[in-house]
Amino acid sequence: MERPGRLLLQSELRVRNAAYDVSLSRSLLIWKRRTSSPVYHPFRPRFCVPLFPRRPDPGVCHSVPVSEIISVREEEEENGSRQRDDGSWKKIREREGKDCRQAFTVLYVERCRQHRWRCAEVTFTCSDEAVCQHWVSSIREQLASNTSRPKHLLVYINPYGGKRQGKRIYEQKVAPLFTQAGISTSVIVTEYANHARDHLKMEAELKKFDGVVCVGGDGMFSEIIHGLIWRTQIDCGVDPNSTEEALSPCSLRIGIIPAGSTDCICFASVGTNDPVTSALHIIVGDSQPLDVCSVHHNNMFLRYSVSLLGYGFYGDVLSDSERKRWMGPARYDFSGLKMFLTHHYYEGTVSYLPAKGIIGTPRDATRCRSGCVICQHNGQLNSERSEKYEMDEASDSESSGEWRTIRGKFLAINAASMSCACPRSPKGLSPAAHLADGTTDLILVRKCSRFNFLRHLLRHTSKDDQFDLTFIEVHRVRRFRFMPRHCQSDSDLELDLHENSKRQIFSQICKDHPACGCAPAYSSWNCDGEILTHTAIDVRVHGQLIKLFARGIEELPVFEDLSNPCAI
Ligand SMILES: CCCCCCCCCCCCC/C=C/[C@@H](O)[C@H](COP(=O)(O)O)NC(=O)CCCCCCCCCCCCCCC
Ligand SMILES: Nc1ncnc2c1ncn2[C@@H]1O[C@H](COP(=O)(O)OP(=O)(O)O)[C@@H](O)[C@H]1O
Ligand SMILES: [Ca+2]
Repeated sequence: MERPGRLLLQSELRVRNAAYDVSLSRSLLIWKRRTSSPVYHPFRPRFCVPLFPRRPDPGVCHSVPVSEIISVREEEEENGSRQRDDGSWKKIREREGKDCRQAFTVLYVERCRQHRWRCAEVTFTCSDEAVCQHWVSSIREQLASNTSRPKHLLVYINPYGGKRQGKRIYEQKVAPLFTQAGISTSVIVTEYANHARDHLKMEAELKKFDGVVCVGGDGMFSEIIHGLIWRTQIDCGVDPNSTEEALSPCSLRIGIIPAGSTDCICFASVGTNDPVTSALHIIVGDSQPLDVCSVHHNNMFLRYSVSLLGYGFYGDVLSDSERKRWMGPARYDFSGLKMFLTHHYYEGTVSYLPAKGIIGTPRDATRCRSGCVICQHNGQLNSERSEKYEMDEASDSESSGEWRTIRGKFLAINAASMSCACPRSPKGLSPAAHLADGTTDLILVRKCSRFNFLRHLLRHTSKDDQFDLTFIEVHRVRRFRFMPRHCQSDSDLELDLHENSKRQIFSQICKDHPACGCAPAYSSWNCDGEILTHTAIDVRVHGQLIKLFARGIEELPVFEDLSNPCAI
């Protein structure tokens, strides 16, 4: 609970022609109507921040955390009317009384429905120019003393992702907010796939920036983290391809402006896919650590993943949908339906190291939310573990007996390092997964009937538990391996040659008869929306390797009298 603290400034100012007591402390800006006694609004959450977008209500006490003030703007007087910094004319003087000489406008974060944030503003008028100046400089001083706010950002826009609106979204919705907040930007509109990754790896002068902004989908975000993680390792003298060395965490935060097809990384870390909300989280300098999985094949580095690593169903959906990019985001629904009807299963062996000593399980009712204590606790545990990393590597070996192995036929093998919530599935693939607990949830969907698989899929969109089915297993792990059956041994390989040729003939015949049940031997891995080139993989979680300009999904406000600073 935040209290106003020691007052830095207190004045009587006017808002829309009504007198207000306005006070500023290090933590809060409060404006309380003078003429009537303060009205406690029962539907105002903490800090009286309005729940729904509305114009400031002069009858109610308002307060805004200083950390959520975007900027303060002086209104200039000219010929009896006032002019805004942006040049638009407004007859504030006439409206607010002839004795008003100066005004200033505070832009701040206002919370709306479904975790959306908006930029709201309130204009205060003062009778004395010096008072007005004092207010503006005091608020600016408070904002400047906040060192977590970015001042210079490197922005990458994928003009090709989602509905191809990335450039328009950035220019119309995001850039004006950055300008208002006094953030300078260096913008790169990508010209080809991996442009952003390679620029970050080789060219970008990272010292000049306080963060990187990614305008695009999960695939574009993946490019950014590949560039940033690689560059960080090189700068810190760590071999980025090594399976033995602990990776160095990236210091630059990444902001995601959603402009892709799924945008699950943004949705699962902010609670909504809204460019303005994301821009505001960047401006206020939020920070949310994120786990990253590294994927290797035979000790050769393949890729990183932060959301979904999916073999079988989600791998097949992705491979099929890439050929239908022209359909936009709807390609996933089309390919999803097609792959559901095709109903392929795949044989293989999954081995995993259960996450030990951590709090939380994939079947918990609790969710990863802003300030998550489970992420804090397990994150601490992980950093202690990584200090004695070499010992852990030894205990990671099969000889320690901690590894568990499952052989079988699977419709899907999914590893969700975060909930993977997205508009298609607002609770996600693993609703209780954590953004920064150093683990991933390994979900095994064994071969079952189409009807049962549909039951499982439908539960991603309802309140029912998608894991409460006999053919589903879920384990919280910090490392796992997968080996498709046909890679298992030489004798298997011989058998495989024979079987594969048979299957290839069948798959030719059966391309148009997906219901006949003859399955290909291999699927591919969907790694945050990119196809992996190998099927046999070794995956390990690197706890809190990167940081986002986000704060996790905020709990819905608690209506608590005591937490209302206006009631004090
Ligand atoms: C019957 C309805 C079932 C709905 C089930 C929805 C489950 C959705 C879980 C989505 C998890 C998403 C994980 C994130 C993956 C992204 O990294 C990645 C890349 O994102 P980007 O394009 O922004 O770069 N996106 C994806 O791989 C897309 C996965 C989308 C899967 C959609 C599956 C739809 C299934 C429809 C089945 C229909 C059966 C209907 C039978 C009558
Ligand atoms: N200028 C570009 N032209 C073509 N592809 C690009 C460009 N910039 C990025 N990409 C690639 O586009 C792919 C999809 O990007 P993404 O932003 O995730 O959109 P979507 O969510 O629609 O898949 C990614 O693999 C990324 O590497
Ligand atoms: Ca995690």
